[in-house]
Amino acid sequence: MTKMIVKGLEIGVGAPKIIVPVVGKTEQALLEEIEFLTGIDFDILEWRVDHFDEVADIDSVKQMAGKIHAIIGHKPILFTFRTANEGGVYPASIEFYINLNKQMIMSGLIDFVDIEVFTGDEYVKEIVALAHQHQVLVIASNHDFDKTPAKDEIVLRLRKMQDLGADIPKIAVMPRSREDVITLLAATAEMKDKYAKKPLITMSMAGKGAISRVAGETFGSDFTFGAAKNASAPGQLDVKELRYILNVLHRSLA
Ligand SMILES: O=C1C[C@@](O)(C(=O)O)C[C@@H](O)[C@@H]1O
Repeated sequence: MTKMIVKGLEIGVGAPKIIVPVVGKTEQALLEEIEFLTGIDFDILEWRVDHFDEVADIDSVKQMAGKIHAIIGHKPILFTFRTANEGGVYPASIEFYINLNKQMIMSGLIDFVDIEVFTGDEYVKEIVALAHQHQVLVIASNHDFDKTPAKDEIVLRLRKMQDLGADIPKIAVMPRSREDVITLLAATAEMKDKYAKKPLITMSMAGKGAISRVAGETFGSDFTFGAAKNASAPGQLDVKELRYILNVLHRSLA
């Protein structure tokens, strides 16, 4: 598997890297969240822009991204507009979604962009091509807040993301039972061992799935999402406790 280095962060080796989301609705709320993060040990910042009140105005989004970058740009920044279909909070047209992502890819202010794989193959390929021209890495994603698909289906989706050229395939699914958590972990291990050419992100959500957010080094997820001031999805652990657990597990595996 190819290792990646982004702003000095080595991805694809060792303990999973911690991504922390910020979900503020206003500039002030976002700046408070980011100030808070300056005292915290994490690896990548995710701006969940679908929560931002001014998301419809691309100039405001760029200005806000500039302010975020000025404070925390020494760390990698992931730009995510999560659509309402997959757990986001702002209903948007596909044209809006694609344009927003393209503009931000070209802004020079982000290191990673999240594109949902079910946006459509052609759109995903277009975003990947543009992102790679601008040295932005693409996380292709899929979220099921209702259930956990079968293992083969999870693997198929992750492979599809990889085949479309994404740098990092990601899937988040909701468990209805402990067997579902095992299904997600088994799919992760199968993808990692048989097919993955690139780093992966997988998680089983909510409290039942929280074990999957610490088990990445064993099963094959290279990143995990942790919460600082606010969580962006059910089951995210506190970032300090998360780092502690990841380090404990890393030492036992070393
Ligand atoms: O895709 C993901 C994963 C996530 O849904 C989680 O379950 O931690 C949190 C989101 O902010 C992020 O964009």
